[in-house]
Amino acid sequence: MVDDAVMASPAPVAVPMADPEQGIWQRIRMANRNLLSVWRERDYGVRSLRFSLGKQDYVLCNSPDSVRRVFLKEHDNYDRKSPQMRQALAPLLGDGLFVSDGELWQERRQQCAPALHNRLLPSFSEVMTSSAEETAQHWARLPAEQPVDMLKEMAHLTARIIGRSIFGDDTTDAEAEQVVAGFTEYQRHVAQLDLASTLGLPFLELLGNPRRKARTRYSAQQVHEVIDRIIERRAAPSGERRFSLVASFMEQMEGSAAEAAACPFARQAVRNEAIVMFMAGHETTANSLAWSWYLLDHDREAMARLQQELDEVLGGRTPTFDDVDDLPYTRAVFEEAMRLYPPVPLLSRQARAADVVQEREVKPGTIMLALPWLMHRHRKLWDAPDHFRPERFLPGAPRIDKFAYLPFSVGPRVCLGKRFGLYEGILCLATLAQRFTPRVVPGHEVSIECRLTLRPAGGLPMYLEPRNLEPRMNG
Ligand code: HEM
Repeated sequence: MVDDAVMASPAPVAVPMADPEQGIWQRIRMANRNLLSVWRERDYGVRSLRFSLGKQDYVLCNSPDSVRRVFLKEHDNYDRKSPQMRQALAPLLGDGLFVSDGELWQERRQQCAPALHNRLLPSFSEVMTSSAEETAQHWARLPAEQPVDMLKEMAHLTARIIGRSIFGDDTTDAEAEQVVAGFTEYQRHVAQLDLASTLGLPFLELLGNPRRKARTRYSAQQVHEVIDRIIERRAAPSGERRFSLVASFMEQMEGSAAEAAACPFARQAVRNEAIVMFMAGHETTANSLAWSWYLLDHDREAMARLQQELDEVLGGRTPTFDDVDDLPYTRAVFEEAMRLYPPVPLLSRQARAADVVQEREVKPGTIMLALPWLMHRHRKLWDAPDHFRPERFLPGAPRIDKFAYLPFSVGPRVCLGKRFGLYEGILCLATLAQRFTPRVVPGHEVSIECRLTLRPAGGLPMYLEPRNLEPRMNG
């Protein structure tokens, strides 16, 4: 049962809901604007849903059992992303891990995994906290009456973190900016890469537009150019350098940086994976952080509890990797924000061969969908599904089914940066919430934009209330 105090505090952004009377085509048209608005109240309680658009069959897996089958047990049959997703991302990522499948995917996954190994997290954590400190110092210099766009602030912060982690010290600020700009442009030109595209709707037609195609290619080139330059520089003998993801890929792929740089094939593969990491690891964390700030402003008791934990554990000093285990409430806030607003709200796979899911046949070529958005608010799987309740993620709370909570997906294609993203979220929240209490600008109405990722539409204007802290020295 849900207690009254919790019921009094629903997550405030209204869930867009379709009218049960609307037909499938009407709802598809709405999906082009916002895919979340296509679901009816009853879809939040079903185990699965089947539909066809033209000749394409779809199965929505909306129960832990079916997610387990498609994403884990029968993974080999469902390891392919949807064709629309692959086509849209190929000019930028080439055959990178995110869009590859079969043997190539396995090989790339093995080559990339060591670069994000858990033993490297302490060193990445330093990049995370020093970057968050820079944001805190920037905020401290702003006039109190000047609101910031929290979504942009978090995007700058996570771009800085992932950029420094991928390229290490070899990157100049100008180069990092060129990557961010090229990447942003690319996303803009393939703007049709929204969730409706993943369903194979008018997207292919738009992708055929030659001007758009040329612009897309140009922005991909901008990104490729910088990364090739960094890779070549990396191969030249020079002084001591920090660890970076790029250096690690190069070693995995060819044994030595110089050999990798000399081989165009290996260099291209390294470049593709560097872009995958940037794309996969930048906006996801930024959006989750923005939603966390929003929810903390909505539930001020939760904000007070978070800040109490930070004051007790850190007492004003910058957090470190070792502090994360002592910050269970901070972690719970971030995890609950990803439940309510999963940064990747839709996962799609294509069946290679026939199968049976929930006692019904699946034909080869069927697109299998799992929507963290629906699963995370499933009426039969969660208590108070639309409410912000970090307590569900605290140690001692009832166990959460890993096939019902999917912010990082699940199975062999689970997010490779899962621990990186989680630590990044916790350490950035901890660093910044110690020093500031962000408040949504009064009167601003927050709504949801659902494209490839889920974010507050049009940004998130917030005032930054500084806290009065007597910082202790680090260490
Ligand atoms: C809160 C942060 C993050 C969230 C919620 C998230 C979520 C996800 C999800 C849902 C997928 C699976 C997509 C699919 O199957 O269609 C994925 C894949 C991936 N993510 Fe993340 N991610 C986050 C951060 C990161 C970071 C920081 C990195 C890298 C440093 C990263 C690297 C990757 C890679 C390489 C893949 C592709 C894995 C594969 O296909 O084998 N992610 N992520």
